[in-house]
Amino acid sequence: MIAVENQAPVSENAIPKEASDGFVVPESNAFGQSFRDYESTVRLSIVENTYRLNHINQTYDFVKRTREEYAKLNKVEMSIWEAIELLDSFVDESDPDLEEPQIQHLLQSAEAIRKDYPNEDWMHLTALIHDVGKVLYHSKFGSLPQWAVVGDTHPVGCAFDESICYHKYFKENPDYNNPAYNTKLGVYSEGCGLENVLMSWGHDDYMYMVAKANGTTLPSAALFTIRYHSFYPMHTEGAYKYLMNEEDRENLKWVLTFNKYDLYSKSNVHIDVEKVKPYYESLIKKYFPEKLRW
Ligand SMILES: O[C@H]1[C@H](O)[C@@H](O)[C@H](O)[C@@H](O)[C@H]1O
Ligand SMILES: [Fe+2]
Ligand SMILES: [Fe+2]
Repeated sequence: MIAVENQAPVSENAIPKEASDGFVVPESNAFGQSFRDYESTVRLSIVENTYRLNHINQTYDFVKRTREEYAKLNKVEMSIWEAIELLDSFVDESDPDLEEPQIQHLLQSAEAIRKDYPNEDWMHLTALIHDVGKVLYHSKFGSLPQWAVVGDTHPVGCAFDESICYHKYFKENPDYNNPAYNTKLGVYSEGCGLENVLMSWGHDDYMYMVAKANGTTLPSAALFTIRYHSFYPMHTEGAYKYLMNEEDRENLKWVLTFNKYDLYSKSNVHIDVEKVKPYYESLIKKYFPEKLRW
């Protein structure tokens, strides 16, 4: 049986729903509200404003330019753990369910998946590093604003799907009225594969690029998970399926498995960083070089 234990506290009268794989989905988050409630989260104003800026500014051109710039990997050299430590005071302004430093979120999701899949060390490491791309906000990485670092992701260069949260703000994005970019397929073709789709810029694609270019030995399921874990419109809402190919559909199941640990492990109960550090350092050593180019 697979069940997550160190999850957010569940309210008194919550009745946990058990999925077919035995995973118990908590009814409420650390604020006692339902998860991913973009209409009434206690963090509403900060979350909505981050998405407003994201939707207005993430144009096809912005993404293309920014991605090319970061693909150079010429910003800094450091180890994975050093990057993780840079997140010890970073709070994600797009998250309706968490107000803790991101280093805690990394360890919480890794520890939760480790409990249920004790022998799959690559899954522990995937969880540990999935959000490390949020270092993009840091001065050493160019101080990107949060709207270019965090939040759910979506394709650019084609119509913005209605299922994207705070969709109304896309009306202020120049691409919204550009006939080259505002049709169902836009610049893409049916079944072209996500690999050929430009996604709104943020921590997912960046961490994927860093891991791949630095020669990680993590399996492709891990790389796909890192790259698309914020693509909720696709993995949770079922949008943009027509851009996917066979390989994407095969990989989707890993993202869905991972997603439960990413979302439902969010809690205000902190993990002792120094206590778990030796284990995670051993995994980093197994799958990554000592220093990476970022
Ligand atoms: O607010 C969160 C957060 O930024 C996560 O890191 C991202 O993966 C999610 O998709 C998003 O909803
Ligand atoms: Fe993320
Ligand atoms: Fe996450």
